[in-house]
Amino acid sequence: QSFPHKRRCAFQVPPEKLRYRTSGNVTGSVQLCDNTQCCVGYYQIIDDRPVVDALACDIVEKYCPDATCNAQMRFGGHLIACVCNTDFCNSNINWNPEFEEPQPTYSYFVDDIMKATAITVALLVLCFLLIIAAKWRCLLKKKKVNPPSHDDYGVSRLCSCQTTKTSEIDIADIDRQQIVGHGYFANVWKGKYKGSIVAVKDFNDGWKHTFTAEKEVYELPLMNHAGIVHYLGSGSKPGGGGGLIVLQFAECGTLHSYLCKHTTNWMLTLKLCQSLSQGLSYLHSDLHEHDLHKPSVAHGDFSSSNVLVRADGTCVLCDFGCSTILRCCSGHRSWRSHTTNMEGHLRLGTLRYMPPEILEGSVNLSSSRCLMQGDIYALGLLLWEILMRCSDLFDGGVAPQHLLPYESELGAHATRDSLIQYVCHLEERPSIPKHWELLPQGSVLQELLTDCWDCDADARLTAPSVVNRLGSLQPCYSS
Ligand SMILES: Nc1ncnc2c1ncn2[C@@H]1O[C@H](COP(=O)(O)OP(=O)(O)OP(=O)(O)O)[C@@H](O)[C@H]1O
Repeated sequence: QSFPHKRRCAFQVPPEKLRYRTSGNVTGSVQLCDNTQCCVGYYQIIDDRPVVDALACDIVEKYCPDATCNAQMRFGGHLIACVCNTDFCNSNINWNPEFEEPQPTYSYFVDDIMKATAITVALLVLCFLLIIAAKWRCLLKKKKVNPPSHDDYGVSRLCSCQTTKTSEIDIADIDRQQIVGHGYFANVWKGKYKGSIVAVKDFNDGWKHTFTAEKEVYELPLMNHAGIVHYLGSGSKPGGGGGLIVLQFAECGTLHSYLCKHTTNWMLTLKLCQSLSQGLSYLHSDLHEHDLHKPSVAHGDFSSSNVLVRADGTCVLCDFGCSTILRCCSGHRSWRSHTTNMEGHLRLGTLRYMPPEILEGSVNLSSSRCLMQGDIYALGLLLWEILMRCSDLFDGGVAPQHLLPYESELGAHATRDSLIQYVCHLEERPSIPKHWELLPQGSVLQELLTDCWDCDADARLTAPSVVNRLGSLQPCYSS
């Protein structure tokens, strides 16, 4: 986007907020904005007066209709922010001590969500048309070619828009025993199916689209992998509401509940971390094997509640209701969109695990790359959760109790505003114990975490490189 003239904003940021330098050329206390007409100001409230915390061009173009900088956002009572659209307008904030409303974060977000929803709808329609067209082509081909031959259409290749096969299960064959989990969309039962102990995910009525979206991921070709929960099939419920997904039963429950109950030694810690990152790496991979194609998938809601632990101490990924499939349909690249919730909003994952760029709403959610980078940020938080329960990494072998990321700093119910302030503005991350620097493999771990949760999404590691780094760690721990 080009602007008639470049916006000039007052510039004053503490050294640790380097990323504001990237939003334009800085000369002394003036910044010439590269991509925006909006200046932003952050002020701390000290003794009831606003004191400059950071002034700069906004990092991304936002809606900034005001000529003067009116306090709009308030984070945790101490920090206020404003955006405005005239030169140097951010150097003074209009602030009324009575001001209370933290709405603009919400309105920016809603604005972004509305844009993203419009894009999503357009993509959905496009994808739908492409799928119909491709299916017709496949059907016509099948009719023409009998028996299948190596023809011009694809050398008896699986049509890349299709899943391997649908594994329809007769729900009468499932013997449910007890409920083991209540999710937002489904209740999960422990049960028996054809002699095996299984988990039965029973989607509540009204969530058929979430059921379909998740089933679609499980039924992609080549989805069988040790790091992804094994899918046995799915069934329809009488009346057409919801549906059932039958999965391998993970004996130790979610990673979150496992870490609440257990500390681990170094060997087990490494096993959890490696299997976790191998699972994500596989999910992200785009694979062609024989005639099959597994497209890349971004998880979209990667958290310790969406990872299960098996009896052998390995992690498996589950809950793909928020996932995005990046795939090729008849030569066209297309993305399956996020599922939407009841209000028609995008389902964007768990707040606490959202990367800064998604919290702030500053990225294009239809970009698969950005969704994968979001998964890596969350992977960093998950690795931190696992490492913080490793008794070999703490004095006297006593690891602290399990805490969710940012739980000690922002509490058990961190709000979007508090996360935006802490994660995006203050650029804070879960604290890594200082003494790890002195441990034999401590600095590698420290670097691994910081390279996963980097503020700059492009600077984050990829999942295969996380696997490699973990692979270079010694399996035996010596302090
Ligand atoms: N394969 C499994 N083996 C054992 N327990 C499972 C299994 N799958 C799910 N669970 C349990 O059921 C809970 C809910 O499952 P899941 O996260 O898939 O449901 P959901 O409705 O999509 O949840 P969310 O609210 O996180 O979106 C999990 O937290 C876990 O305790």
